[in-house]
Amino acid sequence: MGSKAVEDLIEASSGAHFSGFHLDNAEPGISQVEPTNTSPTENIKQPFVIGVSGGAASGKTTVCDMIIEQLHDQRVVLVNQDSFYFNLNPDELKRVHEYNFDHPDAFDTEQLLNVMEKLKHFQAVDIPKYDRKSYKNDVFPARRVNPSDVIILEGILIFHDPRVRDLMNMKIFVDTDADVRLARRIRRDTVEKGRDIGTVLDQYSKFVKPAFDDFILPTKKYADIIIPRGGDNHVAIDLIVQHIRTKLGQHDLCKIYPNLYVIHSTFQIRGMHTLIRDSQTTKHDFVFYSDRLIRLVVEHGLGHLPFTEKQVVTPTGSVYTGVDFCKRLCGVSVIRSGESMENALRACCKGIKIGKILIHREGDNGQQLIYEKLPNDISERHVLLLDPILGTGNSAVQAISLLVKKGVPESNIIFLNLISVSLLPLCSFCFLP
Ligand SMILES: Nc1ncnc2c1ncn2[C@@H]1O[C@H](COP(=O)(O)OP(=O)(O)O)[C@@H](O)[C@H]1O
Ligand SMILES: Nc1ccn([C@@H]2O[C@H](COP(=O)(O)O)[C@@H](O)[C@H]2O)c(=O)n1
Ligand SMILES: [Mg+2]
Repeated sequence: MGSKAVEDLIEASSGAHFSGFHLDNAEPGISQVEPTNTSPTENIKQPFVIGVSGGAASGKTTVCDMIIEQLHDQRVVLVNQDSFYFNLNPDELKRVHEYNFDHPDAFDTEQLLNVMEKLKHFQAVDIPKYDRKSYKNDVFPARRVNPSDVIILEGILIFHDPRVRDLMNMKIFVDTDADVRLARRIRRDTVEKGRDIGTVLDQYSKFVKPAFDDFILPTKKYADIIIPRGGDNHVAIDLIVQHIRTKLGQHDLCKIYPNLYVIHSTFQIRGMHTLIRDSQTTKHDFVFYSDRLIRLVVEHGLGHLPFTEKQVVTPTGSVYTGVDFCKRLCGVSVIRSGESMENALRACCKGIKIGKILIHREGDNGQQLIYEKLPNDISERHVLLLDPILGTGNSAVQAISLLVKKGVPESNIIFLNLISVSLLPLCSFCFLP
């Protein structure tokens, strides 16, 4: 694309909203990308791993579900030791009632370690889904588990192998009386799994109880927290969640860069991110939910503008001391994706001026042409720089460098961003540099 075509594009892009601004691109600048020598991802720590053990039917899954629900603004994934049961061979299948599902050798611990290693390094994994009816882990399709901030590993014997224990940042033992566990197991295995009561009781006395005494109970000593009464113990669960939150603290990148702000995630935000990532989502829904997310980012960004104190008189005649919005403000969108954020900004800031920057890579020599159409007095304004997707960061660096060259102080630039590749997977916005 020649420079004429680029000018046409910026002109067309500007549309009606740009009237009154001067085109200031008589001498389009050629900028070099400044090399960065540190990778923020190198500094990110590993996910927080929680182990939840206890006897069969003690309430482990119930406790995990409650923790996950309360940690709603963190990305949490549950890995069940069940997924690592070995498949039974035909001979074992024929005599399934003689098979000990409560012995450590029933589990493929090497595969579990493999999966955990990947998750700890923020790699996605496919985890088998175990079917207790067929005793197989290849009946259902594997579950894709994406990297998460918190990994909960649940199972009767997850404290048995020291290598698995060593992966954990927190170990919880759910301690429920044996008679309660047996009663729950009978109900679960007969009502939910359709097993007959005689078989359930035989399995319990032959394998489940001895394995509890020999392999599970002895691992209770490794637990950091022992929860009596499982899911009924709301105080214990609240304390655990509080501790996890404290340990996780802020987003790791926010600790490294004090001028970066990541919006706290909620189920609403994650739901919308899920929709816009789903290949089945219609164009109409994609636009609707992206607009909602963008609006959130813009509103949060505006909250970081300076303000002045303002007093007003209310209809009842009293004086209310409030604040006044920052007046000298403008938006700048990085063409084209940044333009998708303009409507949200206009909806929040009546009559706001919006400039444009186009970064055009020419050939393979790494040089880029930057075209811009910005308010003449931009150096006196706070700038909301709009670009929803941050890939390599090149466009952001180029756009910010240009604004600084135009006299905008770095501290007056707020970069608003929806999704950052590898770095900020959630709704985010940041001040740069
Ligand atoms: N506090 C509780 N009160 C009553 N029933 C419970 C409670 N906790 C768990 N259950 C039930 O007991 C069974 C086993 O609980 P679950 O959480 O799956 O235990 P585990 O994962 O340790 O096997 C389930 O049917 C569950 O609904
Ligand atoms: N095919 C299988 C596999 C396992 N079990 C029993 O499950 C119990 C552990 O699961 P929890 O959810 O209760 O922790 C364990 O006691 C196994 O005997 C099974 O019955 N059939
Ligand atoms: Mg369970």
